[in-house]
Amino acid sequence: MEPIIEARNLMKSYKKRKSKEYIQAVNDISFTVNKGEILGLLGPNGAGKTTTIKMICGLLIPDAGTITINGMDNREKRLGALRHISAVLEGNRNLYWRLTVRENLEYFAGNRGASRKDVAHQIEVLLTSFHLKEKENELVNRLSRGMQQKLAIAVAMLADSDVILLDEPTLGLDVETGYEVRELLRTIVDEYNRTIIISSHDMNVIQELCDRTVIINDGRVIVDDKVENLMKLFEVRAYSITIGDALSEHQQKLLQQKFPDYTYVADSMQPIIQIHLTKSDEIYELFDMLKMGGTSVESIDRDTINFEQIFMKIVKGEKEYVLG
Ligand SMILES: Nc1ncnc2c1ncn2[C@@H]1O[C@H](COP(=O)(O)OP(=O)(O)OP(=O)(O)O)[C@@H](O)[C@H]1O
Repeated sequence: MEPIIEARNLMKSYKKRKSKEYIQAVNDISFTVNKGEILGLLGPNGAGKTTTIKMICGLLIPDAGTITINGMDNREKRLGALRHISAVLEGNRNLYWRLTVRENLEYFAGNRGASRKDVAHQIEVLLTSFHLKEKENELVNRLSRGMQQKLAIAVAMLADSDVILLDEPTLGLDVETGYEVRELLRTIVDEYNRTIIISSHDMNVIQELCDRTVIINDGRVIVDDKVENLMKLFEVRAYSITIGDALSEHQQKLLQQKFPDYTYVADSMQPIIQIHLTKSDEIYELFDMLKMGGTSVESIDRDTINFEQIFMKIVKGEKEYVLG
């Protein structure tokens, strides 16, 4: 895999307001982004994502560390390096609100200096594939948030850059439009062969779209792994087991020792054991323990963990999955 972006040992601190103290927003962050991949940049509020994205786009200068884009340092060869990146940051600020959809596309395409014929063709393709054709003559300030978001991504596509950086692409969108934007991003990678970096709190975006995720917490990278690997690693299975009789105190104590996370709900019509297992064969150990105590199993329901739960576990440090 060929890297297109390499961030090395980035540091950035901000001076606190009305104070002499500094906040270390980014504390020695390094990661790479490979050509053609969709990378999810995640982290809780205040983790340092926006600061990192702004440093990549050249909007903020790091206190230390380097960023290379297609082999070019984004400070030493600023123009050459930043040519490869388009960013859609919060608030769709890259659009002209008093121009129509088509006028925005024409304006940004014009900036690029491509031939009229090419531009006209590209705009038609984008209007159609982004489902914006029937709104082409609408002013941007009259569009729904979802439509504005799609147009902002279309404008980023026009720049023809290899990498598209998206900050919270589905924030504030309804379920259907959020789904549509996710589909659109998948098409951009599959058909237009672009690299995408997404910073998001929307775990559906990450689970459905991203090949790899870099999770930042307190200004540091705590996970850099394929989403698929994390799903496997955290394939914690959550079971609800309805049992025939109440557990004795002794049984509860034994279960507690073996499965510290387990919950026993005794006050329902039928007692229930709720448990998260990391290995599927642990369920048999549980059955054995129940059998030895003379407790029958009436039914078992299973839930599989999703990426949102995995993210919460990582950030809370429940599972010791931290880069070694
Ligand atoms: N201009 C600034 N001045 C002072 N402190 C700042 C500034 N910008 C960010 N910070 C602080 O730096 C830290 C990292 O902020 P940053 O916006 O990069 O995090 P984030 O991961 O993008 O958070 P969110 O998900 O809430 O957008 C936070 O503690 C934040 O309060």
